[in-house]
Amino acid sequence: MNVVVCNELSKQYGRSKAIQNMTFRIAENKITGLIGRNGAGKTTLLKIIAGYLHHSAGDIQVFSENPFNNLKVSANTIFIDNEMSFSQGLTLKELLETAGSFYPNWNHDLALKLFDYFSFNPSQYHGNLSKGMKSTFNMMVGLAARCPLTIMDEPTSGMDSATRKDFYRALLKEYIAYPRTIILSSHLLDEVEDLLEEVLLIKSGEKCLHLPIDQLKEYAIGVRGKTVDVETWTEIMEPISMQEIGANMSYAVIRNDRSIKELEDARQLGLEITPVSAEDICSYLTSKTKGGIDHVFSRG
Ligand SMILES: Nc1ncnc2c1ncn2[C@@H]1O[C@H](COP(=O)(O)OP(=O)(O)OP(=O)(O)O)[C@@H](O)[C@H]1O
Repeated sequence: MNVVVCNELSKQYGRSKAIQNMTFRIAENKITGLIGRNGAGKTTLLKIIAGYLHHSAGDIQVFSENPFNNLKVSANTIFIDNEMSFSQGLTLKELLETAGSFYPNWNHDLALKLFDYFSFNPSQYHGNLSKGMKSTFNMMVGLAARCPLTIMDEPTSGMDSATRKDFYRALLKEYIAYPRTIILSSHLLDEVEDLLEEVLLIKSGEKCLHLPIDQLKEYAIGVRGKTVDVETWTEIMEPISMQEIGANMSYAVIRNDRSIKELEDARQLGLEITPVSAEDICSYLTSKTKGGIDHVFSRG
């Protein structure tokens, strides 16, 4: 079953297009990474899915219904981000005690164990937590809520590296024990790729690709060698990226769809063929120019 189905989904803020004609499906009980650069439209898309924002055009169904202000969607969804607001008059302990009335699958035992593990002070207030501690508390609520659709927008924002690792481990253990549909946005694919089953990559509000993580890892290859040879060999291939890496040396990234014979020809020319990490593929695919930041420093 698909939990999220989008067809030609678009969202404008005034004249500015934040989401453009996005068509994709997210199946039940998968962990999907929503990856994109700053301003790509991740938060906007997640808020539309959660029913917080109305879309401008196209169609979206979450649990087979239009999510905007929809009771079925809100009862089955939790949206975790660093702007999550909690009742200001309640202490952290009281917040956890009342959370069960909002989330039918709330696991209080898990919430308390995480609360102790991360050494929260029961009498502190959410508004007084540091940025990283707020994120940690929010993700604790997100995990203990065990909502069928769990949306996390940059959940590790502000967390130190040890806490981030603990969080990813806790997320994986929870997901294995109680599978649910998780959509997680991040700039840092490297950090989350071991968790993900699928990646939805967006650039300037448009879908760049939506692939199982294993296919993404095989999506492209790098070609390194003398500039003239790299340019000649990749001439008809529409490289995803092309960069100078030294005097008369270049590095190109191309789709991994060449025949064994073509790759052998490249090696005969003295070109080196290398794998490209999933993180780098996403970075090249969402770059504004084929040369990346080098373009700014190029002459002419
Ligand atoms: N309330 C708003 N009014 C007008 N424009 C907005 C609003 N919210 C977002 N935008 C614009 O929509 C685009 C997408 O923003 P969004 O916050 O969804 O991106 P993002 O991928 O989450 O970015 P980041 O990774 O930096 O958090 C940006 O150009 C942003 O300036």
